Amino acid sequence: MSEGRSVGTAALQVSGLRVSLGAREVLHGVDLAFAAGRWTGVVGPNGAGKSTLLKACAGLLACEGEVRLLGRPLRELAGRERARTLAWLAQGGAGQGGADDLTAYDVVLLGRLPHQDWLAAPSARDHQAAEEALRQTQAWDWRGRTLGSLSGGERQRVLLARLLAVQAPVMLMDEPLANLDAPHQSDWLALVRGLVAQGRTVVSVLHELTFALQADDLVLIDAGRVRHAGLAQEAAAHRALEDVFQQRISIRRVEAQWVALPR
Ligand SMILES: Nc1ncnc2c1ncn2[C@@H]1O[C@H](COP(=O)(O)OP(=O)(O)OP(=O)(O)O)[C@@H](O)[C@H]1O
Repeated sequence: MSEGRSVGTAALQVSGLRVSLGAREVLHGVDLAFAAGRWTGVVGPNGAGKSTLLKACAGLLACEGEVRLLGRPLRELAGRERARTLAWLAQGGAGQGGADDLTAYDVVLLGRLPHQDWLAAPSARDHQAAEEALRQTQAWDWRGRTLGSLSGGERQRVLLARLLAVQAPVMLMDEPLANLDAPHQSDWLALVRGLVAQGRTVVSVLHELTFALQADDLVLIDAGRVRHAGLAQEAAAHRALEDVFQQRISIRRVEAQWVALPR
């Protein structure tokens, strides 16, 4: 993880990224590189531009500047190749309106579309990937239920399973812990560590600072700019976090891990 510098092993690199929404510029020239095979937590106050950054990295927003995915300009990648390479979990399951009547299983199978030929039926491998993903998020038992009938946390776990089913090398997750109970938040942490151990790149927007502090790298966004980018364990990252949150939090070491405490 680095700000500005070009990194040979960057899974995702953004340069001079500017995004305007409505009449406002929301990101003001962001330079970042997300290193391959690492987990980066993206944190910052409400409205700072975190979701906007992730959406721009996923190619979902018009922007100025450049986004490179595994070294190639994102805009040059064909849709299917991009969708196989980069998987995306939207904040709050946004954009799933049309999926409420689909079963959880079919929602997860949609994650396999980038791997399927046009109009071809899902292969045995697609079914296997969907089942594995549903089991990984403990959502297999609801495979026959419609997405619309699930609770907020159950739905989140199905949508997370869909992201996993893509089996993409780069995964962007916007508030993946939203609605998850404490045990499933811990499961998510173990899942991400497992993905990174397999060489995947995970970038997640998190409001749960104690979880973000467990990441390899931390990016702190404030008012549309990068305030800090570096190792999550470093004192400089902790001081920057406390500053941006106006000393309303304190970062402490508790039982061999960093935690953010309110003050
Ligand atoms: N469609 C839009 N039109 C105008 N402004 C928008 C639009 N969407 C988002 N914004 C504004 O852009 C800014 C950045 O929004 P963004 O969702 O990226 O913030 P965030 O850091 O993810 O916030 P949160 O932590 O609250 O989810 C906010 O001030 C938001 O109000």
